[in-house]
Amino acid sequence: MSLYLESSKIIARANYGGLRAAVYSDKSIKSKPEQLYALCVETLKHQEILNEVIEKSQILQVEKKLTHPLALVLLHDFLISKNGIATSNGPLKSSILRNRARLSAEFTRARLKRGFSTKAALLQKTQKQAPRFPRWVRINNLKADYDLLMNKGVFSEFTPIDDLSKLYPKRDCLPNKVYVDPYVNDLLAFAPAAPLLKHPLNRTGAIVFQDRASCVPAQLLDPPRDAYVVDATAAPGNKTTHLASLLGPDSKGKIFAFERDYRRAFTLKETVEMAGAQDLVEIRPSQDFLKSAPWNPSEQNALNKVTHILLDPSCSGSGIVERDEYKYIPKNEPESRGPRNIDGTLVKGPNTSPSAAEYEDSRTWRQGSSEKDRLFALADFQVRVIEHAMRFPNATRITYSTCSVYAEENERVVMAALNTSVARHRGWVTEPRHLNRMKNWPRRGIVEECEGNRQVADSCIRFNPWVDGGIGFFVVVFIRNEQERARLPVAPAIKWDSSRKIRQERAATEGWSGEEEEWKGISDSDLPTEPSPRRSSSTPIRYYTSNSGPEVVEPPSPVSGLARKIFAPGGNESDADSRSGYDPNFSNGPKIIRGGQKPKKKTGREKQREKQQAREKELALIRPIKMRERQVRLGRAGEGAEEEDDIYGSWAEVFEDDFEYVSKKAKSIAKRNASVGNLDRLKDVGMPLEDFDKRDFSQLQIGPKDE
Ligand SMILES: C[S@@+](CC[C@H](N)C(=O)[O-])C[C@H]1O[C@@H](n2cnc3c(N)ncnc32)[C@H](O)[C@@H]1O
Repeated sequence: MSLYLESSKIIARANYGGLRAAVYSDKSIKSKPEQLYALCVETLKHQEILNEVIEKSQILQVEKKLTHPLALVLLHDFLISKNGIATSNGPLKSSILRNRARLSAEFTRARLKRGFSTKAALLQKTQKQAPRFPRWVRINNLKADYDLLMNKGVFSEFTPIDDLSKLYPKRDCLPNKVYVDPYVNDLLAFAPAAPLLKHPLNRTGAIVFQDRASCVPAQLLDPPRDAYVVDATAAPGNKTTHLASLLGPDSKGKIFAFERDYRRAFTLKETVEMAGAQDLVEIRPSQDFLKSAPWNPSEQNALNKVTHILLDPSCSGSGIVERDEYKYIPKNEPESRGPRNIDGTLVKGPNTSPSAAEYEDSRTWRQGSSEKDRLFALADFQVRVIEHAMRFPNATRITYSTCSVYAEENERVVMAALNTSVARHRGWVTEPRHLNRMKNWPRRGIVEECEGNRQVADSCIRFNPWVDGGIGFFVVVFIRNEQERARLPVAPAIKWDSSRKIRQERAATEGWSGEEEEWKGISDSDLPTEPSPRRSSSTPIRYYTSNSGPEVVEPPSPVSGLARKIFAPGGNESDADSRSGYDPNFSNGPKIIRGGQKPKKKTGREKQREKQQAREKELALIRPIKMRERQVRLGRAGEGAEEEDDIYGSWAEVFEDDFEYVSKKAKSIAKRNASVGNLDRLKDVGMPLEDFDKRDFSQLQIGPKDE
C-alpha cells in the first residue's frame, strides 16, 4: 500500500486511539513510521485550509475514488510540501494532476483570504504555533543508574539550570542545559531542541519521555519497595513503568496492570517490555478493573495483598494542550467538538507532548455524542473507579488523576467519592497538604468546587496547561484513616472461604444444593448508618444545583447516580430532565449554593430517602434474625465466639463478599478466557482483522483464572 493510502488510513483512525498510537501500533504498515507520522501531522496541521480547497474545488465529487483523508494527504504534498507528490505516475497522482489548475487557484485564494502573500508566510505562521514545552525525561531505574548518568554519563555534558522557563521560550534555545525537577525523582527537563529523541538511551528504554504532570501520580503513590500495587487503567503504560521504576530492580513487589481495551493491552505490553519491567508487571488484558474482585478466593494471594492503587481513568483530555490540530475533522463534522479550555473555547494547535497518546481512549469519544454527554458518562465512571478501589481490603493509599481541567472530572469527583458509603465506612480521606510530598506545589484545588472545603481543596494538586511546563493535570491522594475505621462497629459477617467450604461439605453429606438461595450478602444500602467521619450526621450535604433555590439532600447510597448530581441535580431523575438546563461550556454554572432553607414541599428525592430510611430500619430488625437463620442452616448455632470469628468478619467484609457480584465476575472471566485469542473478538474493538492477524495472541500474559 502506498504512503498516501496508509497515511489516509492512519488519519481516519487518529481520533480513536491517537495518531502516534495509530502509526506505531499498526504492524501491517509498510512505510517508515517516522515518515508516515510526519506526513499525518503536517497534513492535520494544515487541514483547515486544505478542507477549504477540497470544498471549493469539489475534487471529491469529480474524483470519485478519492476519500476525504486521502485527498487531504495528497493535497498537502501537492500544494504545501516542497517536494510535491512523492509517487511515480500512479492513479492517485493523476487524480490530483488532472485538477491541478483548479486546485492551485483555490489554494491561492484561500491563502490570500488568510492574509498570507506567499506560501512561505503561511508555513512560517504554522511553524510559529509549534509547541514550546520542555522535553521531560524520566530515568528508568530498571535500566539505568541516575547518579551514573548525571555524573559520568551523557547528562554530565549538560549544564544544570534553576529556571525552567528559560528552557523553552524558543524552539532552539539552550539545547545543552538541564533542569532537575525538584518535585519528581529521576525527572529532568531539556530544551525541545536537545538531541535526545534518537539517543540510544531512548531506544533502549533507559530513559522515557513522559510529561512532568503525568509523572506525579506514581511519585505520590510512593509504594514501598516490595509493595503489591494496582494500576487500574494502565495502557499505554507510562505510569505502570514509572511505578516499576520506583519499586526498583530488586523489588519483590508486583504491579497488576488492568487494561480493558484489548488493542491497548498490546501497547501496554510493548511499553512494559521496553522498560524491562515484565518481571514486576502482571498485565491483565481485556479485564475491567471495576469487575476485579480481590475478595474472591482465587485472588487471595494477589489482589488481596494490594496496598497501593493508581487510578488514571479515561477522561475528557481537556488539559491536553495543542492537541486539536492532531485531531482529524472528518468532512461534514462540525469543528466544535474537541478538547476545550476552561473558558469553553477550543484548545488550539498541535500537541507533540510525548504523553498525548496516553490519554486517548476510543470508548470515550463516540460519534454523535455531545461534550455534555461525554463528561456526564466520564464523571460517573471516574467516581465508580475510585469507589471500587476503596473497597480493596488492604488498600491504604490511592492516587486519582486526570489530564482534564474541568472541575466536573476533578474536585467534584473527589467530593462525590468522599461521600460514598465505602469512603465513609472505611475512613478514606484525602491526604492533607502538610503530609503530601508536593506540599510546596503552589497550584491547589478550587475551593468553591470542593463545597467550600479548603482542606480538601488544598489536598488537590493542579497543573495548568502551558504555564506549568506541559499539559493540564489533576492529582489527589486518598489515604485510609485507620483511626476512623477503628470507630466502626464490628458486626458479624460471612467470610468467603469457610462459608463456601461448609456449603460444599453440607452439599456432599446432606444432599443440600449448597446454593446461596437466601443470603445474598449485604448491599451498600444495608450498611449501618454511621455518621460520616468528616461531618456530623446532622449536617446535610449541599449539592451543586443550577436551580435558584438551595437543594439539600443526604448522600446517596449506593453511588450510582452520583455523577448525575454532579452535573444537574435539582431533583430531576430522568436524563433528559436533569440535563435540560445544562451549559456545555460550564461558563454559567452549575454553581454551589450555600445556606438557605430546606424547601417545604417534599421533593421526589426526599420521598425516596424516607423510603430508604424505612427500609434500613426494617433491615436492622431482620438482620439478626437472618444471621441466626444462617447460623442454624450452617450448623453453627450455639458455637463459641472464636468459631464465629472464623466465619464472620466485619460489616465491611460482608460489603465485599457479595455472592451475586462474585458469581457474575466468574462468568465474565470464563467468557473472557474463552474469547482470548479468538479473532472474532476483534470485531468488538472495531478493527479490521487483517491488522491483527500477524499478532501472536498467545504471548499475552493472562491473569490467574477464577475457579
Ligand atoms: C487515561 S488512559 C491511562 C493512561 C495510563 N495510566 C498511562 O499513564 O499510560 C485510560 C486507560 O484506561 C483504560 N480503561 C478504561 N476503563 C477501564 C476499566 N474499566 N478497566 C480497565 N481499563 C480501563 C482505557 O482503555 C485506557 O487505555
